[in-house]
Amino acid sequence: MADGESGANEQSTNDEPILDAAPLRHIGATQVRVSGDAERTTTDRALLQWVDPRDPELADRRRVRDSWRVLRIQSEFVAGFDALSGVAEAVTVFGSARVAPGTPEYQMGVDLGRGLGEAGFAVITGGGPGAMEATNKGAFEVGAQSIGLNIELPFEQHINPYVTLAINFRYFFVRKTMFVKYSQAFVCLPGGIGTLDELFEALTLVQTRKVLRFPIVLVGRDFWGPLVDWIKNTLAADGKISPEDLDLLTVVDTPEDAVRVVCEKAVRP
Ligand SMILES: C/C(=C\CNc1ncnc2c1ncn2[C@@H]1O[C@H](COP(=O)(O)O)[C@@H](O)[C@H]1O)CO
Repeated sequence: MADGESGANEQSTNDEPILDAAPLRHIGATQVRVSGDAERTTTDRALLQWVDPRDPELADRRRVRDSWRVLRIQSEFVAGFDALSGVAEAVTVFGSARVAPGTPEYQMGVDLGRGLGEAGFAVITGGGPGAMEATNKGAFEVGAQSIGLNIELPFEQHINPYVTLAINFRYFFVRKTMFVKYSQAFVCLPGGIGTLDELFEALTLVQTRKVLRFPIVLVGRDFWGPLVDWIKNTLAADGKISPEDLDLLTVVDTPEDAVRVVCEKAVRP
């Protein structure tokens, strides 16, 4: 269940002082655990771990543990729904955890967060460093709601200091539900495996019409162009997707253009 905790979030991956860091509402089944262990297990890993059912002791443990694990999963959904139910209009932004402050890509995230905040959207990110931090920073600086949906990982990590509502998830699949359920659009900044996973999950949901009228915007034509070309020249040309599926993605050059596309295409009251 959700357990609340208030206090200033003082950790920064950025050298700049946080002069007026927002009070952090920290909700979730787990707090981010800062551990000295380079490798520790996670709840997700325990769930997905293969256990040999032919070993009588392990088989019993597997059956009982996995059945009861459902309650923990359920509690994580409840905590997420509870914490996010008040979010009005929001945009989820994905992007690399590895972007350094002071770089043009970091600034792109700040500008995007600012622009979305100024357009009246709350901003949701993964709550981590890099592009996530940059986007939360931009939203935070213009007084917009700045949400971070953090994930338990096997290595040390922090929620970035620009998040005003943080929720910690154990399970990737629960967290992914929240990204979609509470936003009107997705914007992807350049990123790696995590960003691609989030992008393609969103595309699948829109393509299969599980989610309706949900713009997906890719910022950075140089970065995303080759992927979009491959989708067009290989997936569409080979009949693996329909020609109209290409319209599910909008590629833009700047954060300003991304905000404009979101404002034009997202469903707003
Ligand atoms: C790798 C480092 C920190 C990882 N911390 C993360 N915290 C929260 N969310 C994360 C983290 N890493 C990945 N994500 C999610 O995936 C996307 C970014 O992944 P990518 O592979 O970097 O593209 C992002 O949108 C998050 O939702 C410290 O270096």
